[in-house]
Amino acid sequence: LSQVLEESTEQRHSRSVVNMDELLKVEDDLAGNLEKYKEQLSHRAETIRGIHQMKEMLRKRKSFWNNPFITYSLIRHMQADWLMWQEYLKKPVGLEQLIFMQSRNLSMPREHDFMDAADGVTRMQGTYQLLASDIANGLLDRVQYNSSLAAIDCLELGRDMIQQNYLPSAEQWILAGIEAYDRPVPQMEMQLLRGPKKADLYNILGQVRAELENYVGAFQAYQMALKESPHDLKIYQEYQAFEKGLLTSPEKRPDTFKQDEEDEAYVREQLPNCCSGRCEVPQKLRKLYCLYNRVTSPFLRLAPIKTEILSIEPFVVILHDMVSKKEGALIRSSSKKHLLPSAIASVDAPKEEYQVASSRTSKSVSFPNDFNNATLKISERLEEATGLDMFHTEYFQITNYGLGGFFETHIDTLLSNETRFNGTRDRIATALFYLNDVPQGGGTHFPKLNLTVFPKAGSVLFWYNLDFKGNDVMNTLHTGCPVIVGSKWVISKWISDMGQELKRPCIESISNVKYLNSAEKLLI
Ligand SMILES: O=C(O)CCC(=O)C(=O)O
Ligand SMILES: [Fe+2]
Repeated sequence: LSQVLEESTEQRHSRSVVNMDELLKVEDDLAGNLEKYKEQLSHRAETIRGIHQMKEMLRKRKSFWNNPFITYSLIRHMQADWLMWQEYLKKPVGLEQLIFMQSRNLSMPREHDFMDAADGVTRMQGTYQLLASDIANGLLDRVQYNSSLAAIDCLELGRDMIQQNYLPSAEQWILAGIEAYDRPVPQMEMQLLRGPKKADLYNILGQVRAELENYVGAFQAYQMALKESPHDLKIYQEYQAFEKGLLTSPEKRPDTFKQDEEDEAYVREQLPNCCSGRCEVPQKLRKLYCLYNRVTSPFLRLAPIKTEILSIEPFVVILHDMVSKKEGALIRSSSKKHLLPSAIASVDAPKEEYQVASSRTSKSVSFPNDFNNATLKISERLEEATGLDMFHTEYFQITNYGLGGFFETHIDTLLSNETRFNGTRDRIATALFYLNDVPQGGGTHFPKLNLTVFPKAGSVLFWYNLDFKGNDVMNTLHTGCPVIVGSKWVISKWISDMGQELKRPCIESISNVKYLNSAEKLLI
């Protein structure tokens, strides 16, 4: 697991979608504040409009300048009223609104939030093989949404790609930006003011293509830039420098076209390409079946648990109807205010060494089994369904994923085979509760099994991380695939090896399954 560890645990806006409502509230307040500023300015303009009457009066007075009343009142007026205007002009407009705006600075997304968000989009793009122009037009993995990205959104993604040196992606995003420019949506004045101009996009396209040694393409892009803004000196100079560079370096010929695809490979290599769930399930797994578990607890004779066997070795099952709607809602609502950027543990690290990392983009909170009625109920049900002792488990870890939120491919064990059973607990099994349906993406994928399980509200994905001898099972490698659309809530429950000795004793092989009291009993 390549771990890019991060230092801060401050709010990371794009690492969870649940706190978006708070961000929307801040945006709403800021808009209201600007509205007040506008009102104050209008009020001022209204007051100053009085000057018009003053001028009118002056015009009349000019012809009666020797009238004592006029002389008197002119002197009075000039002595006092202009001082009043000076005072009026000294009074700042918008100071109150500026202070309000500044007071919200801490709640605003920062540069690293933008980078997180851009990473989320590109991760989604790479994993599900989406085209930049499709995303920009609201088409996400075959589903068309009534939303789109503006030219500036695309350009900033392109710039982010340039910074990370993924130039073919950058080119695609800039082209998507040019396309967005032509979309028939009204451009707000602010957008027109801030840019980018279409010529800027073509100019950057020229730079990127030149860097990619696509000189014909670069030439065309610069030409388009000049066509859009013929009097832009900067673009003209850049174009000239580009042309001069072509003439002076003989190896660079306009007809040599080299597409550097290596950069692009990065995005695709990071995550398995079966997150879409459209990969063929191996023959071995296709023969599997569903059954009612009535055996791991006496209570199940009355209320058996629908169990779907996904794989026998390693043992992977889905337990259905494990969390009621009400329990799910209670757990989500009690977690919401306490979520913090999720951390990961490194192998053989002591517990304190959990760190926030870019390989797990979500927010989490941990609750003990007896945190509330819902956690009590689900731990009881998990004990019945798995036959394992819930006293020997870690806290429930409740997680909500963010924009393109994912959990890089990993296994859940904490120790290496050499250091296991030396008095430190490890995770014999994992139960992953899905608290809601996720409209698009967000599956849990097992790359070695070619298996992708999609979240279904109330179901639990359960598997053993350790085999019957206590060694880790590398086939349980799994990925929390990037969410495309939706708010993915899961609860991870890691079950300890220590304390389960009577429930799941060491046996020679799965054929000795009768000695087990845990869920593998179902296989008899
Ligand atoms: O969210 C997922 O699909 C995977 C979560 C996971 O792997 C974990 O919590 O250990
Ligand atoms: Fe995991």
